[in-house]
Amino acid sequence: MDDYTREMMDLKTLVTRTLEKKGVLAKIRWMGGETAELRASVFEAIEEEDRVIEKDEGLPPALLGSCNDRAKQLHASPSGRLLTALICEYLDWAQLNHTLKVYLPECNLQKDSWKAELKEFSSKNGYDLNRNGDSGPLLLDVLEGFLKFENLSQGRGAGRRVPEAESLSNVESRNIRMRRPSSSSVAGGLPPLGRPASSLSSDRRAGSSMSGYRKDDYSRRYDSEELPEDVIQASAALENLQLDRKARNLTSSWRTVKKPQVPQPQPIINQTQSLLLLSTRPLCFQKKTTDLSMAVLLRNPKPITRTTTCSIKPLSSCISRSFSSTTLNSETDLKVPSFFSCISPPLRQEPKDRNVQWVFLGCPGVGKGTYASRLSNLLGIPHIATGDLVREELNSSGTLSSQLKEIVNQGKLVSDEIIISLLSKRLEAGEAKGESGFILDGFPRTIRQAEILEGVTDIDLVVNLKLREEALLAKCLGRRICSQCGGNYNIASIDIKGENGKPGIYMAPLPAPPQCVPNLIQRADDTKEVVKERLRIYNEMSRPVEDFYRNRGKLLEFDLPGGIPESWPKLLEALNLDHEDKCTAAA
Ligand SMILES: Nc1ncnc2c1ncn2[C@@H]1O[C@H](COP(=O)(O)OP(=O)(O)O)[C@@H](O)[C@H]1O
Repeated sequence: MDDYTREMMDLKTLVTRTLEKKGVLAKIRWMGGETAELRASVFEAIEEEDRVIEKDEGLPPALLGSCNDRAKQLHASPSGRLLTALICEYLDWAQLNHTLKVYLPECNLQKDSWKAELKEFSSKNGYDLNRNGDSGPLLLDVLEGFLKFENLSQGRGAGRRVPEAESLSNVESRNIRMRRPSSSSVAGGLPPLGRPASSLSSDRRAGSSMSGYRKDDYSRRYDSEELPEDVIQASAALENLQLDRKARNLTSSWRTVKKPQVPQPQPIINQTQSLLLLSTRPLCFQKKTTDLSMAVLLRNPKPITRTTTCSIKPLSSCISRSFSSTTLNSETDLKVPSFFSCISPPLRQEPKDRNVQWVFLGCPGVGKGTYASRLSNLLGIPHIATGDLVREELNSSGTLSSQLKEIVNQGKLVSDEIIISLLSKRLEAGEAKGESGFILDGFPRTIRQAEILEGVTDIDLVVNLKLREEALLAKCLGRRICSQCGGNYNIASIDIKGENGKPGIYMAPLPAPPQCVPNLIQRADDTKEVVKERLRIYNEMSRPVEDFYRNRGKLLEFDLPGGIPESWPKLLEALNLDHEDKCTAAA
């Protein structure tokens, strides 16, 4: 029985046991056919088990609630959590209780965590949580605020009308237009938004009436010149989401809305705000440049003056600064980096104005180093391998050395702090020598590292090298390095037969030249046990990085067809490097 089947069986047993314990199973059998109740009860039971299981490390992870990688990634960001909370608040408001019950466990969220999230958001933005009276969901306010802004910006757009499709789907905009004259009863539009106060439970009022700032006279004020406070707040909230999405390079229809002329922002805002405002903040939000805006969604908003923006700083310092804590000795003391603090126009140069910025991903032993260094020679761009940086540090007499040795020799990942620090130092040294562009190998290896990198510069392309797992182990075990020249060789002869539709693969050994033979050494982490651990960690920590770039349309998948003679020309082809390059480089 595989792990998945075993976990599912455990899950079923637990759910059945809990339902039986609560008498729900008997009730359902007796009633017959109450499927909604069954579903709700099942999820309630799972939630309950999750709470118990959180404390029980012996139980299988499937019982801790599941959540796909994309949602997990979203929940890791403040705007993602806020979005989820807004959805929960809407479901709660609309009394879609079953949906909410399904949604929470599927997102792996505690029952009331969304209320806390909204409470925090509201208190930071000065919303009144305890307002009574008719109210719609906060999500609707945000949407309406945005539509109002959009309408204004169209009006200001020097006669250019933004096409419907750029901002909202036709259906949505039709609905909105129909709804605008009155927020309560327009035939064909959305149903009335207000809810009779009598239907509000006291719990509901206390828990989620933060959306009460949506006023009934919204439509009356809609056409007035002055923007109402609530609209500014809702718009700012939405803009925060938009900026966060933008910073994470997600596509969004509203990003294409033409921006009005942007005057200089007010001086009271922090650096991050100012940098983003300079490039993206639309005119109507200039009215509200105080604490309500982006701070809530930024991870480390440090109040500093605008004169200290790092637009002239090099990438190296931006990467290290984007990591707020650089205390190398404290592995446990990871702080969240202010990803955005160094975004500035010079770092975001167009690819045509600078050398390529590529990343090589792939399992241990796949050949990232081999192909990245060949391309580096071919294109005259530095090959930066964080594994090499770690090994250099490990072999030095520095204070980190013994700490690193222990981590690396167990096949574990070095902390983000240490890696960022080593990488920044390397980039700094390169910049001092006039280097430009890079081929990164072994970085980023975690989603967090990918986010940090994305926060400071644009990656043009990510090459994901792939090879069958059997070959990976053999390649790591056969790897030899010349301790004098650093050359990489391999004594393994790999010949794996094709099976189940997978092609066979043959990789000839890569012998060292005679002068290197006496100096050949094996990496201490290239033992069977450690390689297996490195592969496990790759699958757990680095595989999601592939998705990270896949979702951004930057991932080039490359299945190695064999050894260097077969793979190198094919890789060049995949990279659109012409034949002349292939011949020169293959030599
Ligand atoms: N980006 C990174 N993040 C964390 N640890 C890293 C990173 N890059 C390298 N390391 C550490 O250095 C070791 C060797 O890296 P590397 O030579 O790239 O190995 P591999 O052959 O496993 O790809 C890794 O096992 C890990 O401990």
